Amino acid sequence: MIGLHTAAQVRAAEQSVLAGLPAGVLMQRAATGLATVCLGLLGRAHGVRVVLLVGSGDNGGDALFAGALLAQRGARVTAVLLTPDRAHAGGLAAFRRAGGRVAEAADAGLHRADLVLDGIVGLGSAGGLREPAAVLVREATAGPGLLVAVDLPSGVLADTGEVPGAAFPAQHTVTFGAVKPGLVVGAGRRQAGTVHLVDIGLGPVLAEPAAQQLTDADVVPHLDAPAPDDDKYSRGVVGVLAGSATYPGAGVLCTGAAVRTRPGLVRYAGTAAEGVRAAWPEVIVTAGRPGDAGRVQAWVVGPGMGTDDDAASVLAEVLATDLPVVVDADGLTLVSQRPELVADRTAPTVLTPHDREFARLFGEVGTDRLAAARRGAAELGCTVLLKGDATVVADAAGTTFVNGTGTPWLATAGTGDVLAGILGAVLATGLPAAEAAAVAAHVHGRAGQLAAEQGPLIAGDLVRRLPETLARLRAGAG
Ligand SMILES: NC(=O)C1=CN([C@@H]2O[C@H](COP(=O)(O)OP(=O)(O)OC[C@H]3O[C@@H](n4cnc5c(N)ncnc54)[C@H](OP(=O)(O)O)[C@@H]3O)[C@@H](O)[C@H]2O)[C@@H](O)CC1
Ligand SMILES: Nc1ncnc2c1ncn2[C@@H]1O[C@H](COP(=O)(O)OP(=O)(O)O)[C@@H](O)[C@H]1O
Ligand SMILES: [K+]
Repeated sequence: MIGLHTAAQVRAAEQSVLAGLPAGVLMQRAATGLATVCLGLLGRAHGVRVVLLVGSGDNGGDALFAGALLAQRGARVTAVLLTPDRAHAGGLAAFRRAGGRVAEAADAGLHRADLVLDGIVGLGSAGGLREPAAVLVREATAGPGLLVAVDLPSGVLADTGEVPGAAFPAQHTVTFGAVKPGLVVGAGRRQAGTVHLVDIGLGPVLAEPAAQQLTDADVVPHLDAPAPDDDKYSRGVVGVLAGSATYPGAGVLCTGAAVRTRPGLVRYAGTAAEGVRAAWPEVIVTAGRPGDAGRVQAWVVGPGMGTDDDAASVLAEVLATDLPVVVDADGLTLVSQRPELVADRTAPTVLTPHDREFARLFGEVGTDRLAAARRGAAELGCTVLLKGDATVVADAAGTTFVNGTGTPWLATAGTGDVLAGILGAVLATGLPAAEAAAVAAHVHGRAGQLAAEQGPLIAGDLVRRLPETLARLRAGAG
């Protein structure tokens, strides 16, 4: 599990650790870790051209100390000080002692740098980058250098991933003490590149993380193989209410995903019965109502089912049960017309909107996706899985996950139906809803990555590659 900690949490931990340490120790740890990552990325130091963009705070101090270490190893390091009179004094002294050069932006050689270190601003970020920082970032971006951000890409807000204006488009971010949510969610994720976490010893004093990201190892226990005493009912039966006579595809994909995730027993009810039966003879299919399907431990309702009166009554029927329910797609449109169907429930409900569906339910997502998911979950007392390139899951108690798997190739029709099926299967095991949603998003993303290895993927590829995805996860090969 990767804990995601806010700026305030990191600062509080820093204060607590600093109380027992000589001044500057944490910054030394940060700078050493930063220089080590840079050396690893460059492969060598001698003769390498490095440009530091140095702001007025400790973020700039980290860059200067790391620049000093690189200079000691033979790199040709130049620092551009955004506010020369306020640059970190200790860092600047160390940098000069190591042979570092201070220059105006025009003379810094950004056009031929091998590496640009962004130490403009980190945790202290407020708003989009101001001038002259913004123009410097544009010049760095136009040059050939590898773009490495110190702690956070400047211009990214640590807690939310909001990018209110200009920002440093890092290829790598070396972050200190804890991963900040802004590096893995929203627009910030796209600015951060590969994130490297440097341990500076905050671990023991960090508060409970504001949000979490699952790893492969975290999901594997929930994808366990059957035990000798298992039977087809014992591992959770999922019921799928998806697709329609006109649109059987969503029913086929959603049901297929469920049966490929946990093939104990899957039941289907709906007007796509014929198509589902033909595609998945393993599934118990009825063309009738949910009540005709037989007993299940969780329902998935909505993909491709339409929004007519029949669909609305099917939705109302399952939401009136005391079973966990995943509501997706057309089901969400119907819930936006009758939110009380969810608000009045006591059993777990997971809503799985993309941004437009979210807007119909709760108003615009906005730039703070963590806050949006939490707001929706609190409003209806449910779990919200807000889809995107970094899917966010939040429940009404505020438990929050940010998904770390996936690929933009998933932006194709029907992949959401597959996610709903995977989620239904995981939820039927009795796992708490937010955790089930986070596990499902992780597995879905891994299936997407696997399918994308062989070119453009379509939703059916995800279903086809699910067994291999699960096998790889279990084998620890991710
Ligand atoms: N906490 C820890 O555990 C550790 C923290 N460490 C490091 O300290 C960093 C935090 O340092 P920090 O608090 O000095 O703030 P920092 O990010 O340098 O920014 C402050 C300056 O930025 C400026 N500025 C703000 N917004 C701006 C904008 N939009 N556009 C342009 N400029 C803007 C603002 O300028 P001003 O508004 O004052 O003119 C202010 O002076 C942290 O990220 C990590 O790298 C590590 O060394 C060790 C462990
Ligand atoms: N750019 C992207 N990067 C990563 N994943 C994406 C991207 N765009 C969409 N996805 C994922 O693809 C799926 C699309 O779901 P959805 O919009 O409901 O599709 P559909 O309704 O056609 O099935 C979601 O799991 C979402 O997180
Ligand atoms: K930075």
